[in-house]
Amino acid sequence: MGEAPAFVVDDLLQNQDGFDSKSKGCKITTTIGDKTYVIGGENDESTLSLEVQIFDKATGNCATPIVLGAKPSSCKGLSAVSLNDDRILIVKKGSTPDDCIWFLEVDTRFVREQKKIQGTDVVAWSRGARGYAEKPVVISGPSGVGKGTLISMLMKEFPSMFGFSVSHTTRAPRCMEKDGVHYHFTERSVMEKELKDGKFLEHALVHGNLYGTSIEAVEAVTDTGKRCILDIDVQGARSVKASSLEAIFIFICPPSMEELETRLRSRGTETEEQILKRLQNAKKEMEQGQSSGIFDHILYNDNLDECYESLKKLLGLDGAVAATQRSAPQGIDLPADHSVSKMDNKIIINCGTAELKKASKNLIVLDVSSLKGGAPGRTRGLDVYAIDSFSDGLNGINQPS
Ligand SMILES: Nc1ncnc2c1ncn2[C@@H]1O[C@H](COP(=O)(O)OP(=O)(O)OP(=O)(O)O)[C@@H](O)[C@H]1O
Ligand SMILES: Nc1nc2c(ncn2[C@@H]2O[C@H](COP(=O)(O)O)[C@@H](O)[C@H]2O)c(=O)[nH]1
Repeated sequence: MGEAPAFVVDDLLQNQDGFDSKSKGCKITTTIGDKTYVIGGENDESTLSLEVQIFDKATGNCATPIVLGAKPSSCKGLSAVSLNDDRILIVKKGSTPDDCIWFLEVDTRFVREQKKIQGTDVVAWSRGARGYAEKPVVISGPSGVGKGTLISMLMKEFPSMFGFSVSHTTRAPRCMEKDGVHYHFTERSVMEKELKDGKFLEHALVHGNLYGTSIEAVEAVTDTGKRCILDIDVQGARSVKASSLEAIFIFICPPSMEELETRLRSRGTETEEQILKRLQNAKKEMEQGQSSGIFDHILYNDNLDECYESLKKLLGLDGAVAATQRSAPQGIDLPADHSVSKMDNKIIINCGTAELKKASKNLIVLDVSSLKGGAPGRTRGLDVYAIDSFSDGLNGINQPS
């Protein structure tokens, strides 16, 4: 904690024009209520890193909060606008189309929860993305029931449609398992540190080892435009259900406990002690899976092919053409030279470049009325279109061209 930088105080004294964001050199300040968020910092002459400080007007103190989520890469400048008093939209100058719109969440549900957990100020970064991603699919069930087998079948038949969320685990790799493909195999102390740093969507102690889904694992799949599949235990499914990630939850049951034991033993990957532990835990998981209200669908994996057909049916894939290609979500192509203002739910980016003037489209509108998701993860649902300020007029903002 320290005193406010001089330029913040200057800005606060001069902030009489009603606009909530001001830029000064390499930093921008945005005031929401009693707090002024100072975003930016210097790297070298041409790029700046996006550090965050909070100036509290009530106490006169300036503090560095805990910053969650992957941080935006350095840029050549930035503009900022506050949205609904709970997040700040940042437009990075001179960035690639998929990396120019970011949100700094300062008072969203996720941030409020994290403030309670951490006992200090917290903010969270979330990258903006156009359009919507299909809901992720969470698959749970006792060890050995066939989750992995069913997921492999789905990924093999629909390779361009589904992507697997690669979990972290502290358990040792099995002989055919590859790091980064089946799991990110990690040390317990490393994973505990990453958990503390807010890098995980969920985690649980399963059969004596730590397992967890990192935010990055889910984003890596959804950024490719594919639908994300999570293979996680019931505790993890409960955490995801309570999170801001909207998903479809499927629980897989074995035909009997005897058959489950047969499958676990015939897989031959666990020691006798581990098999007994997994079977013991399976009883609890079966009870919770069928009665917790977490799961939208329960499937019985007796005959594998029949179960797979049922899985496809509930995902709307019966009769689907396997070769259907998905394209990755489009980015946003913004010129480096622009200024930003706000009109209701629309952010207007004025691109006063000669090129765009020639193309007679010099305003880009970001419609933020249908945002979804957010930290931890991407903020989706940005609608982006260009208009001409001369012929379309500002009324044209309501009419995407
Ligand atoms: N319907 C089925 N009938 C017979 N064997 C099956 C069936 N489904 C899966 N199996 C077999 O059961 C074993 C366990 O399956 P799998 O590894 O997919 O389970 P899992 O639920 O992913 O387990 P874990 O949670 O431990 O990762 C495998 O050897 C697999 O071939
Ligand atoms: N809560 C989570 N559970 C996970 C995750 N990844 C896997 N799992 C579950 O662990 C057990 C055991 O898996 P195994 O590979 O050791 O046999 C199984 O039920 C998985 O569903 C995770 O990220 N989070």
